[in-house]
Amino acid sequence: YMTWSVATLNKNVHKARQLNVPYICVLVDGNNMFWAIFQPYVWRILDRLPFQWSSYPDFIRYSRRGWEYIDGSSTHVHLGPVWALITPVAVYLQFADPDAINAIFTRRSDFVRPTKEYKLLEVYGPCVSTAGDDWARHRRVLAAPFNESIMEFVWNESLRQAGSMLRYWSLAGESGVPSMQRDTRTLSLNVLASAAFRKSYPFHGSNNPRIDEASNYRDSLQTILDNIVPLMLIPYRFLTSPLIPHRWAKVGKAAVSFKEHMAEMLENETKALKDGMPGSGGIMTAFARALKTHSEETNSSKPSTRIFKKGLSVDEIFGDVFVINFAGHDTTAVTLAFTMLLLAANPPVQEWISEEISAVTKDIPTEEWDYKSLFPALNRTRAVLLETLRVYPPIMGLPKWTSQKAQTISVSGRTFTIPPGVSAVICLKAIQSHPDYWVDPYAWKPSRWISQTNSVSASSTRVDQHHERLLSPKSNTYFPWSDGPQKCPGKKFAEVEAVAVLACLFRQHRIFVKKMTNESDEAAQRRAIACTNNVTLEALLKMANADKVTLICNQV
Ligand code: HEM
Repeated sequence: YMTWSVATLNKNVHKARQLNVPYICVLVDGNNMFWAIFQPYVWRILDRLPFQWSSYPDFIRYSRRGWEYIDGSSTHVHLGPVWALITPVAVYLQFADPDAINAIFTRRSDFVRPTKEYKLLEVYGPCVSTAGDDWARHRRVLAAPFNESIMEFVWNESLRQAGSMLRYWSLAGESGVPSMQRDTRTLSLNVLASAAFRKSYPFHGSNNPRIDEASNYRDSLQTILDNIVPLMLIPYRFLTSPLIPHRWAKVGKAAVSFKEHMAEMLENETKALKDGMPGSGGIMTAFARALKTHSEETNSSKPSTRIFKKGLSVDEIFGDVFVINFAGHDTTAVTLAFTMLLLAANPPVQEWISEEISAVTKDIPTEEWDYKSLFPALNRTRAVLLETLRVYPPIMGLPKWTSQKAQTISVSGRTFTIPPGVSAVICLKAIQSHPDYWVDPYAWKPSRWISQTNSVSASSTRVDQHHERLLSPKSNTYFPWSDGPQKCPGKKFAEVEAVAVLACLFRQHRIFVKKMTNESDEAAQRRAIACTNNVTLEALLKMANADKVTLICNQV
């Protein structure tokens, strides 16, 4: 294995030298399954030694999963807008140049998604992430339900869920919220599950989760997402065998039950459409329409080559429904969790958004908050989300590759010809924290997103809605939701949800870090910030120990 590694590493170094870019070598590829499992233990030991990550040799530093977060933009500042990370398996060109990134996003058929790396997402069937050449057919159907009608539903449902979470947090009193991270996950899952067919689910706080793995669509989905890694590795039908230990059998049962719930919902929606009714208007309605088109095509006498050109099959619908849930759940939940700790550590920012929320919502009761007029006016609140995603993007790098043909690309005036089969990684975290494009790039400062059209400064607490605008960052320097044709279809969904939750929470309440014995306010806030910087990269960037910091929620 070592001989093979050294030989292939050498071959890849040769490839990178021809490209004439700076490079860094590591001895194990990040996608190596064995290393992916063992490296957290190795780093747990190395972290106890009195050395910083930055003081290790390159081949150790860059083999840490999630190195992108600790590194930020420093390797790009040091080596330039493009450099190569070389492993025995591949050459990964790392891009943090606005024009090059824009070119990679827009030239979708030149720089393609490595669908093999996404194969694990096919828990229920072929899906948008693995569709390759057939991606546009999936995307057309999948993007259809993300319209303004569903956004209004998401707004109302998020307010409802946030109201329940707030009551639960307030009741916790001075003993603090048992698990803020679990609660933000529950909230985000409830909103997502309810959007499938516009059915609300009750919010249960973390000390009383009341999950019945298979009883309904929402609970089976939660069990699946909580056990997603084994479900991606082992087909769920193997987990239902009588010989499987009880803990795993429960997961298998939830996976089967989730499929049954999807089938039932799809059937109900299809029947409603057949009867000339509009259906629930949720995400599933769009899929029922796609199934109808698909069955009409498959039943038609058209040549078989045209059969799968439109609509989606039942398995593809199940595959895509699963991907929407997988892609939409933790991304929003982890972002909300980071936001809560950052706000708790920054009381002046809580005051700043609260001023805006009061000015915009006046004395209208929360149940009557109108999506169309209020959401666009909550600029400071949205700035908090945008800034959290700038510093803590859940997805730090987007992999693309050159597939069968060589591609040319221009980076800061130099033209590179990238051979076939080379990976081109869009470094979101690096470009979003690059000092050439962001002032004080590592600081979390939501006010940087607000521009004033009069003389009042952005940090002023005076809200003059007519003079505050959300600032657009320098072009092609901010992509937490990706960009180009394959950008996230759930961007507005996540924005509406997060803004509704923050507005509901901070209108009359504030959150604080629960202090330890003899700890000062400042020390407690520093502890919360340290917690947001102690991250792990599983599928997404997450806090390693979010629940080590307890939050207290008080009405003001
Ligand atoms: C803060 C929240 C979110 C972030 C940061 C985020 C980020 C992203 C990114 C970076 C991608 C591109 C992935 C790639 O090309 O490999 C993506 C794709 C996707 N996202 Fe999101 N997302 C968020 C919320 C959501 C929500 C709420 C939903 C659905 C309700 C959703 C559904 C999807 C889907 C279905 C795709 C695949 C699109 C395709 O392949 O055409 N996302 N997201």
